[in-house]
Amino acid sequence: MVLNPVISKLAGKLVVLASASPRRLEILSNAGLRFEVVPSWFKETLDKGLFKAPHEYAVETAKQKALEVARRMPFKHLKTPDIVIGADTIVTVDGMILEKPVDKEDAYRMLSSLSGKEHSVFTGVAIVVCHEKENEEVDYQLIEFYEETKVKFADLSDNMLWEYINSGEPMDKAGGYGIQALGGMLVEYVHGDFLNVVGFPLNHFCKQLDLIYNRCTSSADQEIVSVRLSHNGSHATSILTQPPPGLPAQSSPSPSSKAKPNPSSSPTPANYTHHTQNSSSANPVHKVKRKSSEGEVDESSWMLVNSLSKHTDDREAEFIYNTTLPLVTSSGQVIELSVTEHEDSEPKKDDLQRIIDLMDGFKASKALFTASKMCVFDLLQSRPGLDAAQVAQEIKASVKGTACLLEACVSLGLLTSKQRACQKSVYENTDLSSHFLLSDAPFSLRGYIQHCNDTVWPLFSHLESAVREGANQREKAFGKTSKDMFQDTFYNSQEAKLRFMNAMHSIAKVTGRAVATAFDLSSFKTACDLGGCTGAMAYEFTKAHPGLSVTVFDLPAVVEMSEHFLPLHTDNRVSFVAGDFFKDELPKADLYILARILHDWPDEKVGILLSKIANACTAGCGLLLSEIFLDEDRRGPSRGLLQALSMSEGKQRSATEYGLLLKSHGFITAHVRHTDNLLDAMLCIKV
Ligand SMILES: Cc1cn([C@H]2C[C@H](O)[C@@H](COP(=O)(O)OP(=O)(O)OP(=O)(O)O)O2)c(=O)[nH]c1=O
Repeated sequence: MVLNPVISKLAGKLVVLASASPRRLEILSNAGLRFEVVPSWFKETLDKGLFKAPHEYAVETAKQKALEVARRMPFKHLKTPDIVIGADTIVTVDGMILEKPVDKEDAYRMLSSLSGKEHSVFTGVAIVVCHEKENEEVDYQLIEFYEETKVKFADLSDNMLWEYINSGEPMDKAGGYGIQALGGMLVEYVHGDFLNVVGFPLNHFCKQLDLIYNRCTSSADQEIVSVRLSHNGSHATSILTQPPPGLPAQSSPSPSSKAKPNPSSSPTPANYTHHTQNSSSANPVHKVKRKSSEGEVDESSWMLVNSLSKHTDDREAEFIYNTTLPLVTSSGQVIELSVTEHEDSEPKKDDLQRIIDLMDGFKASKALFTASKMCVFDLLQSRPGLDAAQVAQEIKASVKGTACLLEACVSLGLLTSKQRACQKSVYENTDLSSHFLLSDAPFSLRGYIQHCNDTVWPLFSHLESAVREGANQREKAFGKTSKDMFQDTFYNSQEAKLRFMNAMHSIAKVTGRAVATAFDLSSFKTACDLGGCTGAMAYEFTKAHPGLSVTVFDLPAVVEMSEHFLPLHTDNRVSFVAGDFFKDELPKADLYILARILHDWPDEKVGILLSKIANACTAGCGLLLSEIFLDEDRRGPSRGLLQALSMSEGKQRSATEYGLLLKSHGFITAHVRHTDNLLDAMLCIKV
């Protein structure tokens, strides 16, 4: 997964969101980022006429918002942030830039100019990285980018517009609408990042962090370019308009030089000189090479990756860039500078460890599966402090093998060991095992672990054939042909069925709460969980939403076993109906839930199911979809991409792909949530 490790790179840093927008706060905290909010005092009054393109205005405003906070905090808050994030969202239509309406008439003007048309939403983002120096000066490194999303509004009558304006929703939102709430009903389609419209392009932001934190590493890899401004009018917010050495020079002025039309503030090749120095003389010789993944690059639009001095009267600003740090053009395109090393260098320790962890991953999985299957964790829970011989006797295994397994589990953090006086080690469960590995723990994953061992493992042991043939290997793995994965593999015997239901039950119990609480569902009274299996997810929904009743709809073979999984306390708001969601009539509901269903089926079957749901829905009904959402560039998360290797008939999709699929059945995406859990979620509304 690309994104989470990136967010976790910021753990322990003082990250500040320079924005009062509740939407930005929500998006970033949902992504797991910990930060403080310090709203910017920068007045959004830049002269729009001075900018070549609307996104330049948004980027410049975002930059000024972030810099204002970065500069204020050391004095007013007596602490220097590590990173300040600023953002600005604008809507553009017919060459006009629309910001927040000043009153209802203004909102009416904006919304009627959007009616029936496609418009663009730009969010400019600035990340200011603060480097505190010994002399209490602060260097600011600036990364800026923007994201564009196209949105098309339906034709809107005056009545509708006024009803919407009177709801009060438009007033604090660019363009006078909030796509994430009532405004979603005005929207025919969205092309691009939905969260960008809501105020923050999370995916692009994470990619930028990835570039900063995961691809530029030690200072030994860094090349420092000192730029001495030889003119009089240098100021702290100069943009690096000159490409790095070896790259062609820029011809057009920077946005900031337009925003502050001071001829001397726009560095040109004539008014600065630079020299390059390696930060480490022991470093092998580096050659900087340009790499673009997207062909031709607009070299006239270099920007960003600049370091700014807090002291505006300083004539010397240091521009630091890394030989592996990306440069971003004003069109948002990322160009990486890669390093060619002329000497064989030692592999980095972390890299070696990553490869070893990948090579050993299967051993760790199998040790976990085996200890779980042999009930080691249940045994040590009821009788903590047994030694290897005692465990071996209880699980009916060899002492040698058991000792190896227990020691391996200690190394994986699943058990602890203590040495007794007689030199014998005794074992106990860790919190991790007590939470997830006991048969009767509330969040037990034991059923799912058994499914991984008995069903997924044999499939993956034929991965090479699966890749060669592009087909699932159930026949090789289980010795029989199967047409329908569920009927032929999971439900072909009572034992297999219970095992599969146990697996689904345990994963639904662990993921259910995050999915059930991802959205405000108070407007829905009845829900139908399609393929809801044991009802574990349905119970989480009724727990989270006191006014909601949920019908679980699943195959008769599943429903007949559901009573084995009833929770101890239930208030009868969960009921079960048996049927086949491809063939039978669906129970009526205000909200349909599809959790971990669509990824199992090919497009054709998904089409049949979605048509049936769409037919059962009236306008305003909801569809809550929960899956692993692939990153839009399909580079992660690896959980989803590895799952695809089992070559089931289905496929893994991104949130946009799911959104488009649902849109083709008359649903608009109202909210997308990347939970901190195994599953993401999306709430769509039937129009
Ligand atoms: C188009 C659109 C905008 N918005 C919001 C996002 C932003 O909060 C707001 C645009 O105004 P901004 O000036 O970008 O942000 P802000 O004033 O709310 O916060 P700050 O200046 O302190 O950073 O409009 C929505 O919530 N939904 C939408 O569909």
